[in-house]
Amino acid sequence: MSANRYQQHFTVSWDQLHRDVRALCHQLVERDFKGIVAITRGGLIPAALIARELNVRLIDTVCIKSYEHKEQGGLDVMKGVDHDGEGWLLVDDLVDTGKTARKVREMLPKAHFVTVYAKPEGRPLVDQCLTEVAQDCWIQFPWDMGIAYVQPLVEQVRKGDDA
Ligand SMILES: O=P(O)(O)OC[C@H]1O[C@H](OP(=O)(O)OP(=O)(O)O)[C@H](O)[C@@H]1O
Ligand SMILES: O=c1[nH]c(=O)c2nc[nH]c2[nH]1
Ligand SMILES: [Mg+2]
Repeated sequence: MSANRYQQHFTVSWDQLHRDVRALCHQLVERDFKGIVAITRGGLIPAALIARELNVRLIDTVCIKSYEHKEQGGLDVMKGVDHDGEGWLLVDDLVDTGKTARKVREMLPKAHFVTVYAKPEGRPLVDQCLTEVAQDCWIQFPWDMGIAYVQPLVEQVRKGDDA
């Protein structure tokens, strides 16, 4: 699917991500999990933060790729797990079209599946999420960004006047 279906951006800072994951953990703290399965790569950092909050030490991965930046391609599953997910917490950063989630759900049908962010098409595939955003919104994660110089406003405006 093409990148131009995204009309808006939702930028998430490290602080925001940490606060959001902790808020998600408040909804999970009463449950007991055997371990966590992180869906790489996006699920790795949320999974590490959740593991710390819930005091979980056993962490496995499902390694799967769907996107090349904003372009969605075919699903490439590089590693699965040898159980059906019963008693396990399954974690990804987000669910968008739900293509990745659908595949991983087939692999671990009994896991409790959470994402930090969700878009409407994918939302029914996860058991819990923290924040829902519009389908046409691209979520910019902190690991995909860097700090860059920004021109003073007056210079940006003068340049606009010259044009
Ligand atoms: O609901 P979908 O439309 O399937 O999209 C969601 C998936 O896309 C991203 O992974 P990506 O394939 O970009 O790999 P990454 O986690 O390694 O960045 C994201 O981390 C989810 O796993
Ligand atoms: O960084 C990302 N932001 C998104 O909104 C998204 N949707 C699918 N894959 C994604 N990756
Ligand atoms: Mg991913």
